[in-house]
Amino acid sequence: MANLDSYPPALRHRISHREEPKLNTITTSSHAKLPVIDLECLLNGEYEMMEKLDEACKDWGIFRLANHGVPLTLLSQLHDLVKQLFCLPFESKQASCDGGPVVYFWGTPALTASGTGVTGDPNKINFFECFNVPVVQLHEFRPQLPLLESFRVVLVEYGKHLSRIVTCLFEAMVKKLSVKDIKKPTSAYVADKTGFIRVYRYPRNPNSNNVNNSDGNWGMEPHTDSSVMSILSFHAQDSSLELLKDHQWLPVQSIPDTLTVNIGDMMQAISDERYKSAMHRVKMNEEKERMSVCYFVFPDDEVVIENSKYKPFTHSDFRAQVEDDIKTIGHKVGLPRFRI
Ligand SMILES: O=C(O)CCC(=O)C(=O)O
Ligand SMILES: [Fe+2]
Repeated sequence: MANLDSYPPALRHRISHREEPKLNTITTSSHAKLPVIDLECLLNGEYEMMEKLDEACKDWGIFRLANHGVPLTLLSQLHDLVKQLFCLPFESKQASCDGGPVVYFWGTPALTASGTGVTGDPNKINFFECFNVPVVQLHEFRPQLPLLESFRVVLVEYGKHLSRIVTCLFEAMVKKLSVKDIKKPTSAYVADKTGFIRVYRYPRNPNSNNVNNSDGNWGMEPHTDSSVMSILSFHAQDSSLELLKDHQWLPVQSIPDTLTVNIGDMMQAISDERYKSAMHRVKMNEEKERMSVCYFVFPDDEVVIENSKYKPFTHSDFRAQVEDDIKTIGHKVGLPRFRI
């Protein structure tokens, strides 16, 4: 691989040195046939689409979003910049985030509120590097490199679209849910100030089939997201993301011009468990490195989530519990910690 120096040293030993990718051997027939939700139809209040959204959240916890209104030029600009950004030398990426608020990290998906990586078992490494970007603080990001300045500008734009999308989706979900404990306005549950974007690169790993299960190493280990919802953008034809459905792991392939929406733990609780947070993971990819962009949104810290299944809790209680579990027992327990 030409750009080995661009990866964090901790990930380099697993990275391929071969230049030639193998032929694509993906069997498309086994891909998850995710429901497709049309955002425009939801905005028009179309009954069938509301029903379809409700079913998707109950049965799948993950769906594709079409007609989302994010300009395709913005998406392709974002992915081009992400690619260029990750190719920078590792040290430049570290230095570029020195003053915050963007955090560059790798090896673990869990970050403390102040932005340090939380690791449990040091032998289990997640094979990715990531920029963690709190959207509302982007104006404080003052990068020296023009490439990063372009990245910042594009993320501000992308963040506005994603904030609009999560608001529309949440409102459509709540209409179907009619849960009596959803007492606050939408902006309290999908709070702009909690929105952040994670930009990932997963190295290519030629031996991935041998290592995934045997030593517990993943692109990203199996997990549910702690968010209300998470919205992913990644390249079509990429099937490293897998979803656990009916006790089976199914590859989730992106399709062009759509986004992929995940229901998170907070939504599972807010919906009184009518909706399920989707268990998913990212396999290491034998053929090529992978990049993805994920937007997460949470309830405001002071919003108490009340329902019939869990003790009342706030997202900050939840986050603190997850952090504690990762430090003490090596992994996130999540919602079961709060079950009545
Ligand atoms: O990179 C991906 O496709 C998935 C990332 C993910 O699951 C996460 O950030 O929680
Ligand atoms: Fe996730």
